[in-house]
Amino acid sequence: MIKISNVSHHIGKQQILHDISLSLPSSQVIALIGPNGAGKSTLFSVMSRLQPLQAGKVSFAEHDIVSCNSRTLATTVATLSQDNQVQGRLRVHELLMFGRYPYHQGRPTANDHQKVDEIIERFELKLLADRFLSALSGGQRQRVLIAMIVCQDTPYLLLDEPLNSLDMYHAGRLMRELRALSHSQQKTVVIVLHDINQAAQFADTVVTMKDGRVMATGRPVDVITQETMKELYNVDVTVLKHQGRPVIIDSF
Ligand SMILES: Nc1ncnc2c1ncn2[C@@H]1O[C@H](COP(=O)(O)OP(=O)(O)OP(=O)(O)O)[C@@H](O)[C@H]1O
Repeated sequence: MIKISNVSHHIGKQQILHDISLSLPSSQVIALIGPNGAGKSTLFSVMSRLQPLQAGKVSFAEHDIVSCNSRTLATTVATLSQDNQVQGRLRVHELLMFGRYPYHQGRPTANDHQKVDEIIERFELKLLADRFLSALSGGQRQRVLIAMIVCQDTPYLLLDEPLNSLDMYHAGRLMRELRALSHSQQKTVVIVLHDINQAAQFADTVVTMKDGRVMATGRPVDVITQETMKELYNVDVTVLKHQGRPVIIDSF
């Protein structure tokens, strides 16, 4: 379980997060949705210790992020942030092995190689494995970054807008892979999504945020409603149902 208790955060004089408390269940895909500027990325960066925790408490199972050491945190939580700046003359398989660093500390074992090969297979990256990162398209690069995060093999994954630049095939593949990882390997995947229908189709739980506050938490069918979409985004939508899950259509 991820437990967030009374987390507040400010940048300069601006209060970005207001007293956020959430208990997120394990082995689920949890979609975090909300308008631009709601505080989703800020919450992720505080949770993954990229920004210091100013107030409140965050723990992943028994690991409190303030007191646990960096190696424990790196083998507990992997984060894909929006501004990933991986550069340089690195080949795809080298970057994936870099994801294993918290385990091998610079000396990859047979197990690390096996894990990288497994992820290359799983994420359909065979044809890209020997390519340099600098020679990839935006979507290919995004797929490789996500694969690196999964290579870290942590029980918790925080993915900030991973569907950016992905085409329809790869977006669907990724969401299915994440669901498989959560349900068959007991990973807890928290994922920021702007595509509400992806959240509706694939998430077990949806959390909505606006103006630095959590508005609602629950099953897609309970949270993704006409009223919530109006409240969050000020849009009028029609909500249909497909296989027990909501499907929204923007009706302007
Ligand atoms: N470095 C910064 N300095 C000042 N304000 C910031 C900084 N980073 C973020 N903010 C502000 O914090 C608020 C929350 O931003 P954040 O990036 O967390 O939102 P978000 O929900 O992830 O948005 P988006 O969907 O657009 O990615 C915004 O009002 C933003 O302008």
